[in-house]
Amino acid sequence: MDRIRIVGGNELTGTIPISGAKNAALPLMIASLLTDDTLTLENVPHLADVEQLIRILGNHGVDYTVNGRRERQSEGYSRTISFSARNIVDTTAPYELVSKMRASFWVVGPLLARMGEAKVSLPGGCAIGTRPVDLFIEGLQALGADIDVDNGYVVAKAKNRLIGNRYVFPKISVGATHVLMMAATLARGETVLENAAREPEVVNLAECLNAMGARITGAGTSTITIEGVDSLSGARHRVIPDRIETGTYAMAVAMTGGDVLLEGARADLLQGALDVVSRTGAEIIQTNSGVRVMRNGSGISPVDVVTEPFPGFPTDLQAQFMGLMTMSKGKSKITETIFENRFMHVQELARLGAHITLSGQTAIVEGVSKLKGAPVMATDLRASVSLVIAGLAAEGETVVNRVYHLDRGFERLEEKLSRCGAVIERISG
Ligand SMILES: CC(=O)N[C@H]1[C@@H](OP(=O)(O)OP(=O)(O)OC[C@H]2O[C@@H](n3ccc(=O)[nH]c3=O)[C@H](O)[C@@H]2O)O[C@H](CO)[C@@H](O)[C@@H]1O
Ligand SMILES: C=C(OP(=O)(O)O)C(=O)O
Repeated sequence: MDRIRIVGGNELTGTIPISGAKNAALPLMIASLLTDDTLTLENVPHLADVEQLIRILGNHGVDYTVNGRRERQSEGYSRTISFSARNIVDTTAPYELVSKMRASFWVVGPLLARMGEAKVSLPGGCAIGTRPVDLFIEGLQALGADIDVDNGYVVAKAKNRLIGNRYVFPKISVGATHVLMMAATLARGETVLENAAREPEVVNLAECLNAMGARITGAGTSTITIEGVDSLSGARHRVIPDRIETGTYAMAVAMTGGDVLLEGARADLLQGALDVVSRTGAEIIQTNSGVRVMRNGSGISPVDVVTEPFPGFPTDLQAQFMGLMTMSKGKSKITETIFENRFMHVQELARLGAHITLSGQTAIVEGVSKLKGAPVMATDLRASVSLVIAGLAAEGETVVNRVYHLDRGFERLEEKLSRCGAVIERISG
């Protein structure tokens, strides 16, 4: 199992190219199931989750080419991948494939809308909470689907096409918004989704679906209206830059000090989070080529945060922000409201000397003047990168074990950071 070894203490200076967003690329890839034409996606990151979804889509009969070729490539940061779901050969997504990744469950929407049936294993993904699928089931039922949950599978049928309806999400869900929006594109009549997720990834998906011939308005607001059409065509569409990767590196620079251009990043995709990082003492500016983050020797100011759906502070940056706060000049409160078990990084950060106490869904972080390197274990995707950030600022050597979590969501992390002066390497095996 690969590990990452870091020798902390260096400032970060240089340029980090920001990759296409994992959480935008995955639903966009799944949208290829909605058409028998070719969907070409630009700026797809090279990540374990993308590779896994290619396998899952392949099981349904989706063919693909990468930069115009059949084989997968590993060079370069972004790839153009064309997906062609001309013939759906199987409407079952088996446990062995779906259990590895939460987003793979989302195939349920397009398969049901296009084929009238889908049998999809209950999903896996980061172990950060119970993560039920009740909203997907309830929402698809509102569109007329018959749904049973049987032997760990969601079995959905809509023999006479889905029917548009109004559905009010009782709780905001990014994944259920993606799925109902995709399903409603091929439903008969109009669907109105209320209390929908407003995340940039939802907007990116809606724009792609509209380029494919869908009729969606309101994405990015809490009410999305979808006028169903008979079929969708192919399109060419670009994956937005990864706002979580952007925020992660911004927090790394805020912690180590230095001056880094996050090339290709868009501040508008995470303004709330960047404002928080500025309040800790970093300077952040949007330039023509990306987002520039600077911090000189001044101390890190403590800031309280509460995670919220977009445009609030993202839960996917909570662990990284906690890493930053471990070295602040005071006490900060970090409250997690999205997932009930997303504090597994706390005990690992403590190995580096962090002072954190938990009280329900709130972590109280007492900043310390220095962290000291130690062996630590990655427990989930964003928790792992919080340990990397802390390791970059800690004195001496930190070894992060179970790096496969990181590989799900951070493209060439060691390469990007070492080019900015960090001492970081992957130890294979
Ligand atoms: C691949 C991807 O894009 N993953 C992101 C997506 O996950 P994901 O789409 O799984 O997250 P949701 O927005 O659905 O989850 C939000 C909350 O709703 C709950 N819920 C969700 C569905 C449901 O049927 N019932 C229910 O109770 C969840 O348990 C959670 O407490 O949004 C999360 C919240 O921004 C991010 O942390 C994940 O990185
Ligand atoms: C939690 C995440 O991913 P997933 O929803 O796939 O588990 C994440 O991207 O931080």
